[in-house]
Amino acid sequence: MESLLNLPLAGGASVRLLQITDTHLFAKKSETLLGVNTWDSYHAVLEAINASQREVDLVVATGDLAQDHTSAAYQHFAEGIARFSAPCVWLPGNHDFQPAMYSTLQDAGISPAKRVMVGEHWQILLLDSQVFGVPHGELSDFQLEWLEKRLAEAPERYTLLLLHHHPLPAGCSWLDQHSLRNAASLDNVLVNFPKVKHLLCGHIHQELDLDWNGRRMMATPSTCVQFKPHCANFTLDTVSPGWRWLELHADGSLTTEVCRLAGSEFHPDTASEGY
Ligand SMILES: Nc1ncnc2c1ncn2[C@@H]1O[C@@H]2COP(=O)(O)O[C@H]2[C@H]1O
Ligand SMILES: [Fe+2]
Repeated sequence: MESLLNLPLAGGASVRLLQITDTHLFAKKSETLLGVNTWDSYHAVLEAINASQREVDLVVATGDLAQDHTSAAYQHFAEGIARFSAPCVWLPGNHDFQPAMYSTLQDAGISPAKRVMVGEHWQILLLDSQVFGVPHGELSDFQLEWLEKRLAEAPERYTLLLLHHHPLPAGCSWLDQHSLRNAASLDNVLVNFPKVKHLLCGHIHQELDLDWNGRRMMATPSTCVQFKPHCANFTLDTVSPGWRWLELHADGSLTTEVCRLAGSEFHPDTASEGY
C-alpha cells in the first residue's frame, strides 16, 4: 500500500495518461463475455492505441481486469500492457481477485503503487473500493484514512483520484444499485481538500462526465462489452469498446478525450440478460 511511483517530468510539461478499464479477461483466450471475446477486443484496443502514435507517460487500469479470478487472466493483461514503455498502475474492481492480481502483475513488472507523484504539480491516488464477492463498492475506514493522510501530506498538489465504483448515480438504475455505497464519506474527506477536482472510474462500461459536488467525475468505456446509458434494467449497447486519454496540466486543469474502435466486430449479444 505504501509503495510510491515517481513520474518525473520536464519542467512545465503536462503528463499524458491512458486509461484502460474493465478488460474482463479470462484464463482461456477463446472465452467470451456476452458474445464478445475479451482478449480479442482488448488487443484491438491496444492496436488502435498503437496506431494513433500518441505519447503515453502512464497507463492507469481501473479494475475488473479479470473475469475468472485466475493468474493466467492477469498474465494476459500484463502481456498486452508490455507493449507500452510507460509504467502502469492499477486498482481492483468488484470482479478482481486481489491475491492473484497483486502477485501476477508484480511478477510481470507492473507496480502495485497506489500513489503516483507526477512532476511538481500533481499526484494520482488509487483507491480500493472492492467489497469482495458483491458488485457494489465501499471505501473502508482504512482507505478513507489513507486518502486523507496522502492529501494532507501534499496539500499544494492537484490530485486525480481513481476508483472503480462511481460515487454518484450514473443514470442506469440497475447499475446505480452497484455504485459506491458510502460516497458521502468520501465527500466528507474531499471537502477539506479543494485541490481534488477530478475523479476517474471504470465499472459502468460507458462514457460519463458529470459534476459531483464541484468536482469532475468521469467514467470510461470498457475494452469489451458496453452498457446502454439511461436504462432501468440491464441493457447492452451496440457501441464499440473504448479507452480514455487524459492530460494533466501544470495549472491544475485536465483535458480528456474518449476514443472507440471503429466498426462493429465487438458488439455483444444484445439478447443476454446479465452475467
Ligand atoms: N442483469 C443484471 N442485473 C443487475 N446486475 C447485473 C446483471 N448482470 C450483471 N450484473 C452485475 O452488474 C455489474 C456491472 O458491471 P460489472 O462488470 O462490475 O459486473 C456486473 C455484474 O456484477
Ligand atoms: Fe465492475
